[in-house]
Amino acid sequence: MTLEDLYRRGLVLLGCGKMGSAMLEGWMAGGLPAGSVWVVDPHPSEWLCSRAGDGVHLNDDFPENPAIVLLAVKPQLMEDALPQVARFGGGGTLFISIAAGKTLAYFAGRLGRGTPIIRSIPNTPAAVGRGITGLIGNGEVRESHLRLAETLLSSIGQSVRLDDESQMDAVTAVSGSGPAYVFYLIEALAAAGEAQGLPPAMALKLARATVAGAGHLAEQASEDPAQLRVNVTSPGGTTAAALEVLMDAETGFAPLLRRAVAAATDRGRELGR
Ligand SMILES: NC(=O)C1=CN([C@@H]2O[C@H](COP(=O)(O)OP(=O)(O)OC[C@H]3O[C@@H](n4cnc5c(N)ncnc54)[C@H](O)[C@@H]3O)[C@@H](O)[C@H]2O)C=CC1
Ligand SMILES: O=C(O)[C@@H]1CCC=N1
Repeated sequence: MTLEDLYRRGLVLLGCGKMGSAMLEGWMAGGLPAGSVWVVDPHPSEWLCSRAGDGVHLNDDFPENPAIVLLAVKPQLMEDALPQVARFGGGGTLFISIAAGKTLAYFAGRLGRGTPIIRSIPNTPAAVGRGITGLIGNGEVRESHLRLAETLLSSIGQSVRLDDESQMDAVTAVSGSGPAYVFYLIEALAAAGEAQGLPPAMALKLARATVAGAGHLAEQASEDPAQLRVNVTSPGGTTAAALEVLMDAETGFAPLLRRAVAAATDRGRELGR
């Protein structure tokens, strides 16, 4: 299956809220024709309605034999939503789920054993082409399916193939939910600046640019993040004073994030039940 097949046969999105829209926005910016996209969503956003004006089929009759169906509803609503596309199960159509927790076995049970299904977890920086998606396929998924999924995902960022489905809840907790932790870091850093007397707008500008700039440097630099941290830290200077607080073995960042990521991983497992 190739990109040309996708353009010709069509891509169906079951649900197109925050994450589905972030992906669709990236794909359309990358050249996916509006006329190749079918979206089912009972509560379309203004953005989605405007894409319908560009030619996206919104709550329209489905194409006869879509190349891909993307499952992008909340895990809790999957059971009710899935019957709308179940008839495409059985072989010819590749299903890609982005739902947290929902397992390959869950989908195979509802779409039929012969159905190629990829379970994936993207993240919202996909909207600006800077996402990362973890993915793994069931036994029906061929190398050509995975390559097509990766080609599609490459227009919204990077991707990683998992070794085993059991890694997916941890991937969800690190990169799927991760942008929210980083946005909260920006909020908290700005609030801390305000507490030291900075005007709110200036504190937010400093915090946002610092996190974005550090992220960009971490991606571009040949040094690892630990060395980049050392590069900022003058002995006996200001950074060392802050890191003494942040790197405390009991109350610092590392044990806090370990607990947060464990909570997210556990919740992913619960959503899968
Ligand atoms: N938001 C994020 O950062 C990420 C979300 N995900 C996964 O993506 C999925 C969607 O999450 P969000 O986009 O955040 O949620 P959302 O609530 O923004 O979007 C879900 C969409 O599904 C629609 N919907 C509800 N019932 C439907 C039905 N029966 N048929 C068709 N559409 C229906 C809703 O109207 C809504 O627009 C979830 O399964 C979540 O686990 C995965 C990775 C990251
Ligand atoms: O919060 C959630 O459950 C979804 C999955 C990863 C990001 N958002």
